[in-house]
Amino acid sequence: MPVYPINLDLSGRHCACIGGGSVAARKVEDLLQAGALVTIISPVLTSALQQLVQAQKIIHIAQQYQPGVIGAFFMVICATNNKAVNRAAAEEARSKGALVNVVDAPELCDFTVPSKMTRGDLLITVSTGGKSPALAKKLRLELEDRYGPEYGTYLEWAGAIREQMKNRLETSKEREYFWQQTLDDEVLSLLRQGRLKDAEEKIKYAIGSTGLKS
Ligand SMILES: C[C@@]1(CC(=O)O)C2=NC(=C\c3[nH]c(c(CCC(=O)O)c3CC(=O)O)Cc3[nH]c(c(CC(=O)O)c3CCC(=O)O)/C=C3\N/C(=C\2)[C@@H](CCC(=O)O)[C@]3(C)CC(=O)O)/[C@H]1CCC(=O)O
Ligand SMILES: NC(=O)c1ccc[n+]([C@@H]2O[C@H](COP(=O)([O-])OP(=O)(O)OC[C@H]3O[C@@H](n4cnc5c(N)ncnc54)[C@H](O)[C@@H]3O)[C@@H](O)[C@H]2O)c1
Repeated sequence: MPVYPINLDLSGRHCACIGGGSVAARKVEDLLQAGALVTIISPVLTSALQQLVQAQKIIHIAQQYQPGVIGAFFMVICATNNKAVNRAAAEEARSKGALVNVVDAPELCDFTVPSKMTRGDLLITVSTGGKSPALAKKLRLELEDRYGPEYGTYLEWAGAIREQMKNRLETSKEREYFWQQTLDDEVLSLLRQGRLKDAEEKIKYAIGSTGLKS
């Protein structure tokens, strides 16, 4: 079944994770990065998760999953090492309206988690439809080599300039021409070499010459 890819803003959303092992720790780290308020239900936690509890970054309900323990959550990740428990928790969570991920049963997931890399606001994700998470990881490592920190820097600049250019250039043709001038490999290559001033000059030149055309 083809899936619908989205980027969820989880800030202020209550999310739960059932189980506190290494897979749970990876998922919880990403939930926190997306601004979620995380509750974890598990008798035992990894040391990384224990540290998050001590730092009051997550809430810990120190018990095994039991029917009725899942409250109203926007999202629930079932990540114990017990298939029957994951299945029961998933069923309860879904019946209470949560989006559900089950780490050992792709067929029971409302959503799966892709492999990801970021460069500032640039986010590149890889999914294999659950067929090979190891391949997703391999591709992610290749992408990390291919797309360096210069893309984050470029994006910062592009975001700021784009706002300016929306006001300065009236037609979409002019804006299109401008981005053809600036979004080129030369600027990215200058940024990669750490030649920020030269890259800035090139962009300033493009802004100036595009402005003259308007
Ligand atoms: C991408 C990543 C994101 C993340 O978890 O953050 C992620 N798995 C990662 C790694 C990884 N997972 C596994 C291995 C061992 C090698 C292998 O088995 O292939 C490795 C590699 C490693 O650890 O080196 C084992 C595994 N994974 C699943 C099962 C159950 C099953 O298949 O039935 C089993 C068998 C467990 C067992 O045998 O007991 C299921 C899922 N794993 C997914 C995501 C979803 C599908 C994503 C997609 O479409 O590809 C899905 C469906 C559900 C979900 O978890 O959302 C993360 C990469 C992080 C990175 O980039 O480094
Ligand atoms: N989706 C993925 O990316 C992925 C990757 C590797 C493994 N897996 C699967 O995920 C499962 C979990 O892997 P792990 O390495 O985190 O396991 P783990 O053994 O490190 O941790 C299991 C956790 O579940 C908790 N737990 C056990 N029974 C529970 C219960 N009844 N209620 C609440 N918590 C309970 C334990 O206390 C422990 O914290 C594995 O069984 C494997 O099938 C998924």
